[in-house]
Amino acid sequence: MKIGILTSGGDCPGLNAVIRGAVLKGVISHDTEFVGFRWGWKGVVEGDFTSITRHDVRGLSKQGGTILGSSRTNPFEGEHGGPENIQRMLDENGIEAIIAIGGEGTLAAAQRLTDAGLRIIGVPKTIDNDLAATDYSFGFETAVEIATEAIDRLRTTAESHNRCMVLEVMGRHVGWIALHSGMAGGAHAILIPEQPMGIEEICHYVDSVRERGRAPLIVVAEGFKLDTMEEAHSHLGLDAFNRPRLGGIAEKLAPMIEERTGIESRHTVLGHIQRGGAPSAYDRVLATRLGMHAVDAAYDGAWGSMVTLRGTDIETVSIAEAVGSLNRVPQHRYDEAKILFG
Ligand SMILES: Nc1ncnc2c1ncn2[C@@H]1O[C@H](COP(=O)(O)OP(=O)(O)O)[C@@H](O)[C@H]1O
Ligand SMILES: O=P(O)(O)OC[C@H]1O[C@](O)(COP(=O)(O)O)[C@@H](O)[C@@H]1O
Ligand SMILES: [Mg+2]
Repeated sequence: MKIGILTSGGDCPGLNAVIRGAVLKGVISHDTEFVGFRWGWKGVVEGDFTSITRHDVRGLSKQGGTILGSSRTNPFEGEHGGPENIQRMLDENGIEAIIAIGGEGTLAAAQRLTDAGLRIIGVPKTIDNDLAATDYSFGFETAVEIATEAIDRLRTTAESHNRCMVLEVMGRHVGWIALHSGMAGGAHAILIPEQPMGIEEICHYVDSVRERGRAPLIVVAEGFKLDTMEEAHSHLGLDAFNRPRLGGIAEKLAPMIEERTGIESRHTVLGHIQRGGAPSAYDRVLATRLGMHAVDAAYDGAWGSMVTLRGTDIETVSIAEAVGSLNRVPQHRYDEAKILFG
């Protein structure tokens, strides 16, 4: 079989490990031939691909980013987009299946293309951990490690100056990175998109920390809304998919806290540092296994399915199930963390 691989959406540590896992499994067990589409769905629409051999994936599991490049191209748009054009391009080049590595957007596109008859297997990718139907996705654990290290570092400088620190982490719709890094780093409040909060409550936690003689540290996900806000804070325009580019909520909160509590406050936006660099060992293993199982799913003809982590096993679910809803932080997980606030 000749399989085309693509990586699409925001990049994520572990994408290359998936590619390596898929290629090694395919070459060793099935004599598969691989090509890689450049820049996500863009390469599919434009017929822009290159062969990937076993030699090409040597040492790739520890390499951040994606050797194939990524984009937020919609495969249904443009002169050469849409299922008929794509199928024609695949037939002309003898490509029998696609492994699409992406988040909920990429997989929604994969789902629509599968419905139109294309042979696609999905692999879940997200540092946000917002995909349903998988316990975790690779990239998330690495991002949490990076955010936790940032918290540890911010705490020492905060204590030296008796300041309040507000750290902004990624998380467009869900607050998993904030929740896990905040718990790991002992944050005094964790603010997430699922749980709008008033500035008074935030300042109450800050005050109580200061009363104990400590320097308050708050972790906020970029998608967090104060209870007075209708939409998440955005002043950076739109992304390629016409969604507001988030970021800046920490910069907004720090002066509000300073004004109300009198504590000198600073903000830090961790940004794309969370997405760059080498994946953790856990993420390398998870990504490698997902890649290997995606190839098996292709040989099983399980078109329209996504490989997924269930407990410690890799299984398959329908992509439809994966994109049907978001994996939000449940109330009981937030309540559990909230005991430690202040
Ligand atoms: N329902 C959809 N139909 C077709 N294409 C979609 C759909 N949803 C998202 N996409 C495409 O997939 C791209 C990747 O989605 P995005 O949410 O940016 O990344 P991720 O795959 O990481 O979630 C989007 O920019 C868009 O072009
Ligand atoms: O700066 P970019 O590439 O537009 O991406 C920012 C977004 O990408 C993410 O890191 C991941 O989002 P996706 O999985 O949808 O690509 C979000 O947390 C963040 O809002
Ligand atoms: Mg997305």
